[in-house]
Amino acid sequence: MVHVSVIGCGNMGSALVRGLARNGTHTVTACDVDPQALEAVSELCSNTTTDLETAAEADIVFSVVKPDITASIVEDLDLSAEQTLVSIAAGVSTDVLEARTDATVVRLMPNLAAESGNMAGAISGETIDDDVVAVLEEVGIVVEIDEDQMDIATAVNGSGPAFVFYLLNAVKQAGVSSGLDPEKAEVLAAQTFKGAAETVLRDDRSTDELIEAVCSPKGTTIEGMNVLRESTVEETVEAAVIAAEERSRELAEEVSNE
Ligand SMILES: NC(=O)C1=CN([C@@H]2O[C@H](COP(=O)(O)OP(=O)(O)OC[C@H]3O[C@@H](n4cnc5c(N)ncnc54)[C@H](OP(=O)(O)O)[C@@H]3O)[C@@H](O)[C@H]2O)C=CC1
Ligand SMILES: O=C(O)[C@@H]1CCC=N1
Repeated sequence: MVHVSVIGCGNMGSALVRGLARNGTHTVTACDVDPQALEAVSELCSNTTTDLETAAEADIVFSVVKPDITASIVEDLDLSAEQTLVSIAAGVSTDVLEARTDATVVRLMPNLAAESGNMAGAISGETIDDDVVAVLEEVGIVVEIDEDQMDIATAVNGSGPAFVFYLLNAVKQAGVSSGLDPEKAEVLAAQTFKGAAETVLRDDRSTDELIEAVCSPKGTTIEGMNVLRESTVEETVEAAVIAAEERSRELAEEVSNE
């Protein structure tokens, strides 16, 4: 059992706390300045606190606050070399963090699916302790990357859920427009995205081969695929991912200039 603290229990921090509570393997201290945010997770963790000093007592300290306040909070934590700081802030570099803490620094770009144990997480760090990986694997899949790839990972898997929600809603709305009940359309669309993602993770075939497997000769899917292939959807999705990546880079510059 590892003692973990989560500082900042907003959207991302609370998803992490909820994900860790599913197995209940670890002692989790939730810390936030907002009593309502703590109230929302109080039954899912070992203890809650508004006090940074209490949160600093954990073996692994997750900093899940906004990028612009991450550096000052990390400094205030005053962690020791025996501890690990996992920073989730988009755009806040290891150099900025290491200048403010004695702890081992790991950067993590998680996503909201940590809540259900389905996080896609990208991590980077010179020393990534087995305990850190074990804790993260309780809430999803972790992929190690170089720190200079963090901005694109932020766009792909950090921001990614928002892009998927948007696309999923477009499929749902098309179903609703053609007469499906909204709730049923949502279930059908969401389960389809979930099932398709599961297939990609489990199947050795490429996505092109999988598309071909759905397209029966002279069937329905090929008609839809023709529309997609003649459109600029692929370019638009790429532009969305690149815009998020560029913003992550800008955040890094803003933070390092502070
Ligand atoms: N949302 C997401 O899907 C993802 C977010 N991230 C990263 O996670 C971080 C948090 O984002 P998100 O959860 O969306 O933001 P939120 O604003 O939802 O959550 C941040 C929380 O931290 C609290 N907080 C502020 N100051 C302190 C403090 N001094 N001590 C303790 N808690 C504090 C805030 O309280 P108050 O509101 O009262 O200020 C708030 O409850 C960001 O760095 C972001 O880049 C990474 C991947 C995905
Ligand atoms: O939008 C953001 O800045 C954060 C980082 C990745 C997801 N949410």
